[in-house]
Amino acid sequence: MAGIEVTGPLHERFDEVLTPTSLSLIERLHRELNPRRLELLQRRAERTAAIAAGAQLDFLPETADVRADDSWRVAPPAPGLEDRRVEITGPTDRKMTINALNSGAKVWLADQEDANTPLWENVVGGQLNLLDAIEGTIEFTNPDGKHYALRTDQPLATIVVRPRGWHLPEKHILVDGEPTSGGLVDFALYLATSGQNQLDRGQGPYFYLPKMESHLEARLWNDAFVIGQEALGIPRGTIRATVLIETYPAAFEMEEILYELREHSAGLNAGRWDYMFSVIKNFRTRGSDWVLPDRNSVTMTVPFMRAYTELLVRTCHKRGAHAIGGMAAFIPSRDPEINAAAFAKVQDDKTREAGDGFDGSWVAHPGMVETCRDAFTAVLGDRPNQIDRTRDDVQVTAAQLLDVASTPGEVTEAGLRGNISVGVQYLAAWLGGTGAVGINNLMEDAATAEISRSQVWQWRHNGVKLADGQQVTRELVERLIDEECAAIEQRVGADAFGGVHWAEARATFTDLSLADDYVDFLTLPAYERMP
Ligand SMILES: CC(=O)SCCNC(=O)CCNC(=O)[C@H](O)C(C)(C)COP(=O)(O)OP(=O)(O)OC[C@H]1O[C@@H](n2cnc3c(N)ncnc32)[C@H](O)[C@@H]1OP(=O)(O)O
Ligand SMILES: O=CC(=O)O
Ligand SMILES: [Mg+2]
Repeated sequence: MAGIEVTGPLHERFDEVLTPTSLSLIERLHRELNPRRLELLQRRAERTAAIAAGAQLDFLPETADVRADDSWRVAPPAPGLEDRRVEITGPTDRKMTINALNSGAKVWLADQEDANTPLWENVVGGQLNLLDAIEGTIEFTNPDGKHYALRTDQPLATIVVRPRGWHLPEKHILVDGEPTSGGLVDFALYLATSGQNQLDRGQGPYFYLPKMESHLEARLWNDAFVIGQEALGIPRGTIRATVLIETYPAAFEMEEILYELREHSAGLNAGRWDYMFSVIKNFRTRGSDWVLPDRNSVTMTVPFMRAYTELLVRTCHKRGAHAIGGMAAFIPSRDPEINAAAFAKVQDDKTREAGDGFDGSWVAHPGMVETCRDAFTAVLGDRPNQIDRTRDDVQVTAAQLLDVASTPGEVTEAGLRGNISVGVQYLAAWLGGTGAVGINNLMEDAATAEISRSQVWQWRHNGVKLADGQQVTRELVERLIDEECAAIEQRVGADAFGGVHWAEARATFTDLSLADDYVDFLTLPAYERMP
């Protein structure tokens, strides 16, 4: 069918987001950019196949001139983005929107990616919450009677929206009968609904861009920004975007990504969880040198992770851009001992990042805002950032980025069980509409769950030997899935575990971890199971 069609239900107030302006922008973006999006996804598949056949990642010869040219810089920091010493992330449900804005963080990453299930109600409802938040009218009353509203005694966090990655479709909005791009839909809905509002309030439409694999994918976003600004009469250059360097290939194109977006750039972020996932995914069939140990052993100080963050800070500061640190996944606990350990770990993580030259970092929970802020203030003092600290001492080679083999640690049965349990629990939450959950005192989201299921796939595919001598086989994984699901059932109760989401989560996890064909993103088959 020609033209644009909304097939999702039109709930109360959805017409405030699904306006003729936003729909016509989606239609234009789809027609002008979707074919290139699909081509770039195809290029990803070709690169993965080449790596599987023995190719290696490296800095690109064809863009050497961009790296060698010292004359270019990205745009100066935009209003509300000068000081980013602490950023909180989280989904855009009504209560969490208010809590995040009130948290004392400088920035709130309003998430439609890793922390969100792209349920139609979340996609459009999240935009309504952002609209109300920007207009200052957002309120919420919990079923227990607790009332939430925006604070007036301290500045609210600057809103930065993270649209979905290029891989995700939006099946409830069709153009010419085709599903649209989830990322372009999130971008267009926010820009059309709240872009001008943000400018009227002295800020702007700001974005975090996830899961890109090349500078050509950054160019596609830049083109979307140019079209969006032009279509809506918003001054060119007022959109700003921080790119997550969270795929292995993108680590070799950091400078080129900044260059493509330089007019709209707000820096880079070290998206450590998806980065680990991408390392596993890209080299999953390349044998034992590429097998990572248990998830908990892959810390930020192992050589290949260290090389990546050092290069990120150096690259950003060379080009006048913010370098933003990643997520320490520890969240507060009611158990005092676990709680003290969680705070100490977050403090160590943020202290190391601030010392390395990052300009700010992420926390998953309002309780961690102060810890992150203090660690950065200890280095920054009153300065808004340390962009002027060029890390000329840092020289990172491709070999260092690729040095996965010297990661210390073991693959253990506890690690395998943990991956299975977390993967099934996360998928059940996701299918139920919640994209981030606390499990075992850690924040779990799509990125961390991708690591869990990919490790199970890789360990089985490579027949890895566990520390106790057992080999990871299909039979072992099936037995542990049975046992871990029985343990979950005991904890949540047979009635709850009998619900449809648990059965679907178990089936999806089993397929993802045992199928011979590795699935690129767990959210793709999970989205197919969703209305
Ligand atoms: C790899 C990556 O991409 S990281 C970025 C993506 N991931 C995320 O953004 C995850 C963000 N964090 C979260 O979603 C949550 O912290 C969770 C789900 C992990 C834990 O949430 P909860 O189980 O509600 O934790 P807890 O009970 O301790 O929360 C206490 C209060 O803080 C609020 N809160 C917790 N985390 C957040 C947050 N990130 N943003 C806003 N409010 C939050 C809760 O809503 C709750 O509010 P209330 O007291 O008014 O009811
Ligand atoms: O999005 C962040 C990550 O670590 O993944
Ligand atoms: Mg991520």
